[in-house]
Amino acid sequence: MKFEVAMPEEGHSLPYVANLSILFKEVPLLDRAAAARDAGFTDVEYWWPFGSAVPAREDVDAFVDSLDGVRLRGLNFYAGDMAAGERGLVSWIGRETEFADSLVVALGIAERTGCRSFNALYGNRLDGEDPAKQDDLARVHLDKAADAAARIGAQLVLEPLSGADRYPLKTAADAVAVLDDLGRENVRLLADLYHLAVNGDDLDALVTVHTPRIGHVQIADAPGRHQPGTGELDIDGYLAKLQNAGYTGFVGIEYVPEPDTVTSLGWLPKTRRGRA
Ligand SMILES: O=C(O)C(=O)CO
Repeated sequence: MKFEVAMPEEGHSLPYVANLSILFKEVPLLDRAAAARDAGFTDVEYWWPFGSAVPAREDVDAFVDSLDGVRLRGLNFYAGDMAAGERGLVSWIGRETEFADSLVVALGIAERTGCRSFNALYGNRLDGEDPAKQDDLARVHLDKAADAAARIGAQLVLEPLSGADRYPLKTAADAVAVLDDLGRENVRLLADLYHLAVNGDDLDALVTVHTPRIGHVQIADAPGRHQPGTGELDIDGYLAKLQNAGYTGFVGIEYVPEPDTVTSLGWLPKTRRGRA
């Protein structure tokens, strides 16, 4: 007699969140949430959506209003001039006021939207500054932001990045060393599979060693930073491994779409884009 053996289910069931600082750039920032909603997404995230640490009140209102019909799940603190290569103010000696200001603005947005995850980009190494002093400042900033986040039940995430030589967090271990030093339960690792793969990190080791420290995951294929299927990464495979290892959070879709966002989303059935 032959029995059917139940095979473990293929794939994963982690929920997705559309990163609207990189997707739907065909339309202005304030129209992107509506475009994402029309494409079936219910959850969104953004890099800092304003041109400075202290946006005008009307700009914050317009941003919050634009989120009609979707939930804001993640927001980067102000990271400086990203287009010019700046990658965060957490360790930037001399820009402490901007970091503090953006924290206040982000918490105000959290209050109005329910957003409970903030990406604190660490910042590049600075000419003429002692890296140890930058790390000391980062510890002070992260501690302060972690306290503020804890008061509303939110987390901070620390992200290793590729493509930025002067940015010191390149691997999961680099970020986890900062987390260990800080010892704060609500400061966690942002595992962007694209950045980690480009930096040569071992994604299997990421899953086996670091899953309990992960607060957020983002995806893009590598090389290229485009949609899944355009490169060599087994993105679905790693997401399944992360889920099997206990990760239950969101997966941020953070790739440069080719040739355009709607066409690029062919890999993701509409029924998997949103949550009931
Ligand atoms: O700068 C980048 O590439 C990021 O992912 C920022 O969050």
